[in-house]
Amino acid sequence: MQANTTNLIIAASSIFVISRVVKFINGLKAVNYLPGYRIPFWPLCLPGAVLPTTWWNVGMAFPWRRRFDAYRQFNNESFSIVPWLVGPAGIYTSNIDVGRQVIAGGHKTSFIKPEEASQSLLLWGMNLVAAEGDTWRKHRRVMGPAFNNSLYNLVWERTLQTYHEMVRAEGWADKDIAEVPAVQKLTFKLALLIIGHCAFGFPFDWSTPANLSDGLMSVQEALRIVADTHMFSVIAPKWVYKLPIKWIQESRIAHEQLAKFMRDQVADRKQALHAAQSDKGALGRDAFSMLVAANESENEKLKLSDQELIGNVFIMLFAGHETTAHTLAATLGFMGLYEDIQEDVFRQIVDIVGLDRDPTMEDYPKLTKVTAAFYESLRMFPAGHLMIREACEDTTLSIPNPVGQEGSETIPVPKGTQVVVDMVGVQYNPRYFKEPEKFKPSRWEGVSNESESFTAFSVGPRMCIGRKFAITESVCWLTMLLREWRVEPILQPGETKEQWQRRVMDAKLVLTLGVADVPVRFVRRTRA
Ligand code: HEM
Repeated sequence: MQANTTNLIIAASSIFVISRVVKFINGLKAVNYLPGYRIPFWPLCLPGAVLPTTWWNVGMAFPWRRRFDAYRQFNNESFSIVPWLVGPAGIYTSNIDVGRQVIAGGHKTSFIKPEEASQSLLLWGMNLVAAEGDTWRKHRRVMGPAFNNSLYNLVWERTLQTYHEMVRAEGWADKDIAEVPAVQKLTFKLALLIIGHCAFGFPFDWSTPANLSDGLMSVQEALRIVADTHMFSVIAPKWVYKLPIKWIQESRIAHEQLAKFMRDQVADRKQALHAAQSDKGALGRDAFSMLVAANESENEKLKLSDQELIGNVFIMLFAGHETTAHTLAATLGFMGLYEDIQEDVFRQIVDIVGLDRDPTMEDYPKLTKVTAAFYESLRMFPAGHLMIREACEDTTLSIPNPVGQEGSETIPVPKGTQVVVDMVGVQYNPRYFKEPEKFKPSRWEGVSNESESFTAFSVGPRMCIGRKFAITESVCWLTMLLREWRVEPILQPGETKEQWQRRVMDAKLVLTLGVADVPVRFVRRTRA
């Protein structure tokens, strides 16, 4: 009996070992033996993703942790990862031309977003970010028209208004110094208010407390909690929400509160749509109106289901606020570190706008130094840090030879192989940026707002739809803030700026890549 059990264990272990060896050999073939890491786990699935970056596990955070040496180690802008235990084999690339071959989308593409990678984006329903093929085209056709100049004018106006509201509500009007232990507290609030108001007409404002007088959680607070617990919600089974643990219960209440808010908003907007149709009046052309109209549409090419409508509202709220808020926090951190650059930005603001009036949309293209500071901060902390694609058929990739060598090598890529465009790698690639480790906004001066040389919003047809939205909002808010206040880092006792930079200007990785909490002091500028 015991001998039988032992034989069974030996047989099962042998089958397992052989299956892993076969998997590993197939993995090596799939990446055409491109040099790279040979490790137990693929970094984007469990358990590799949650384990720290060490010599035997690269982990989710390795593009950031090894941003200066990962590609140098293999003397190539692309390398492979072949796990022998768990996960698919794949290629990481820091070359944007390799990126273009996989991220462009379109009906002829051989690469799509893999289902597992999109799972975290599908919690509320299919949406523009996760969709592929004809579904993506339909979603883009519905949303595209909402991103126009009247939206950007509205973003500018609303950002000005929100800046004034912030100064009042934070009690800064009579202060000469305001200390903020984590500047994200301001930037997240700003970005959520602007996307909520401008794209959806939601009644958010700066002063709404987390809990309302009737004891209910505010929608803004519910959104914050849902965003913070997003990854947990993706993996947690339903029964977990019955556990009497405070933050889990808060997360449950936040989800319920938001679902009710969305249902009410959709019902109101549908009523407005019907009223506009019967009165031959005009319904707003904001993103929400476009989505509701598509939900009610009889045209199959434009029709969105209820789930797709809600899925898009959530993805826009999240994609449209986390990324911008992280980048603004990084920009203020860098402004605090580099006084001379901050003074340069300040002088340009005063030259163009002066000290007394609010900036206008006509000033926007002239505020090149504010824009450049924002771009450079986004280059150093690219919020959309990974673009994950999978070959949906046997295909090929053309991989340029290392810098200094002409030509490229075309390699076969079998169906199922993942190709990851590592945005940190792209933004720190010396082929594109001299001294990539240095904060140098001057590299963006003279580069047009639409230029493809700025790749952090992605490139090609699936480039970020909110690029101009994010830049307009950020330039407007930074112009107001930096004209009135000088930013300084809050140092710990005995700490130098260099030590502050190492402690604070480090990446925090959740769904997007951001900077750790940035503690800054705003010192009111005195007028000469
Ligand atoms: C600093 C701010 C932002 C950054 C760095 C950023 C970055 C990106 C990147 C890299 C992608 C491509 C993702 C991929 O292909 O896998 C993307 C797509 C997208 N972004 Fe943004 N984004 C920002 C702000 C915004 C804003 C403000 C909105 C909404 C108002 C938005 C909505 C979207 C949407 C809907 C897509 C999917 C587009 C498509 O596939 O057709 N983003 N973004």
